[in-house]
Amino acid sequence: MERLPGGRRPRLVSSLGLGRRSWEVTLDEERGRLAWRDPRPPRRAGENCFVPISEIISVEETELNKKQRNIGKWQKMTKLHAFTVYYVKKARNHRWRCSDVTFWCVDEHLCNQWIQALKELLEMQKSRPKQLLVYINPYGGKRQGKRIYEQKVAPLFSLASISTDVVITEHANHAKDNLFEVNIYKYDGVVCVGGDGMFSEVMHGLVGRIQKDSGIDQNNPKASLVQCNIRIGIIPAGSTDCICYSTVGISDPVTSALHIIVGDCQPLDVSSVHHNNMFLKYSVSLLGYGFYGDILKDSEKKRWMGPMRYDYSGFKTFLSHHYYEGTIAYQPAKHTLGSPRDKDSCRTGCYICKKSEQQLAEQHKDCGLKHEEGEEEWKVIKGKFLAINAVNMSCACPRSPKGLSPAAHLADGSADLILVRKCSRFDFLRYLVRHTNQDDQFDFPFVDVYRVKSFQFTSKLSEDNESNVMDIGKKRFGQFCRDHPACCCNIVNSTWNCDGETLDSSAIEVRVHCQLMKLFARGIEENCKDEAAYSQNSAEQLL
Ligand SMILES: Nc1ncnc2c1ncn2[C@@H]1O[C@H](COP(=O)(O)OP(=O)(O)OP(=O)(O)O)[C@@H](O)[C@H]1O
Ligand SMILES: CCCCCCCCCCCCC/C=C/[C@@H](O)[C@H](CO)NC(C)=O
Ligand SMILES: [Ca+2]
Repeated sequence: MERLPGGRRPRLVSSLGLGRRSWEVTLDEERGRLAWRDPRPPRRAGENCFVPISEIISVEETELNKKQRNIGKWQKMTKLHAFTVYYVKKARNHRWRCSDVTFWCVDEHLCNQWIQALKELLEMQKSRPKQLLVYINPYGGKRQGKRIYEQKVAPLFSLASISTDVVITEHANHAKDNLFEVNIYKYDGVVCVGGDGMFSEVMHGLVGRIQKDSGIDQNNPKASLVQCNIRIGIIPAGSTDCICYSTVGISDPVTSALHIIVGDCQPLDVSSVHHNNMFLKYSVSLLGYGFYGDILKDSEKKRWMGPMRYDYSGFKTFLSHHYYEGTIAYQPAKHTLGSPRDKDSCRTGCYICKKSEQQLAEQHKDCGLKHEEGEEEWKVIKGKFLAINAVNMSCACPRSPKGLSPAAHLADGSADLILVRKCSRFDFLRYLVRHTNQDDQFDFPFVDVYRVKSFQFTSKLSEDNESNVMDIGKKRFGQFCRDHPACCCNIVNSTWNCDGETLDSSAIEVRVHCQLMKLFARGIEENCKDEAAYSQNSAEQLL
């Protein structure tokens, strides 16, 4: 379509057949949408429909089948030309489906004009991936990864003309190691089919590779890491699928495939975890010590149980009611606008995350003037904890639809540090139950939550036995030990659950890297009334 005088974007308007009737179909580039409306008087007309061009998956010339051809007596004599538009149909609870509508006309030239105009507009959607590298963990979750990909995802990728290189992993770390070897730069994105653990592996491969190629030493806890612009797509096929659920709003392979196809982009905060100047892991969802660390440790022995292992180990861990003594030092996240007790959650286009993005861009501009983190204020807390959870995002998942910290942000450069102090079993149960209902899980005297940009933890046991985490920690923690010499603490350490992987060290140093990576997602969309307007009146209902 050519530009109109005055730079206005053109409209293509035609009367096209849809089912048995003629509809007024408009391709409105200005408003970025394809719309079709029944031109009959309002009382007799069907409802109007529209699809944003950004949510059209593909357009194809179509041969009308026998049923579709039986659309009117006179048309039987004439050759009909048709095209089908495949588009995203939004259903309830953030679920997306691929729907289609077929338009016909007798004029071959008009039909081709429509196909060409739509294809040109799709070509202009520059954020859409053309080539993807896919890793499938055949053993994640209920071991359905390969079937899910082949039956639900691959046909959609092919419909959208996305070419793929597929690797079915043969062992743990296969995907991660592979990402250090292949030419990642020829891909528009990497897709992982599996759970949080599989995502973590792919993220480590990709983020690690970018640091290596940029000459960044990951072992330096103070290093400014280089942002990874190759997006990761998650096709959920794991046990918890918390990262997918927290960034899309549902754990559903078809929905995730469609977010990849339309080229969504959601930046994500990533925490680096170090011990004694040695890089341990990155975390994007949960870093949990105590309750969640113990669940993970126990559940790893029961992998054969599949996703049920978390319920079994969760119940066992709850009954054991272990608490752990240690010291936490954290730097509050003063740069962010939000607080963990906010009523509003992070949603698509979140202004708090946008603000952090602007701050990050400014920091990159004048990196020389950046504040030294060591100079900023540290707060220290010592105590006996049932759980210490640091979350970079809400950690919503099917088990806990609002998550461990409902107001946490995906891309604000901070984590919510949740400290659950020693309390009775009954109180801890009340706390856990609030993860599953609308009540405020932070409204307990034994629960504290802080928005932080970095923190350190050392257990009482390692304070006593090991050399300390780092010099700054040595001074701070040492001071507390002298102040409170003897206390009756639990004598064993827990382990850290880092996005579903156990860490070897209990003494850790954690730093949040604002928007270090990007996902094929758009955050959780607000449930808006408009949503139903174009989704529920899909053309097939009218045929
Ligand atoms: N072929 C393989 N054989 C064994 N382990 C694998 C293989 N491929 C990947 N893995 C490892 O399996 C671990 C768990 O996988 P994944 O996250 O997909 O499933 P899950 O643990 O059931 O789900 P979730 O992490 O959501 O709880 C990952 O950490 C990954 O490193
Ligand atoms: C008696 C009612 C108890 C209900 C407790 C519900 C709380 C569930 C919250 C789960 C949040 C999980 C956060 C995500 C962690 C993942 O990184 C990890 C790997 O998939 N999963 C687990 C379970 O550690
Ligand atoms: Ca965050």
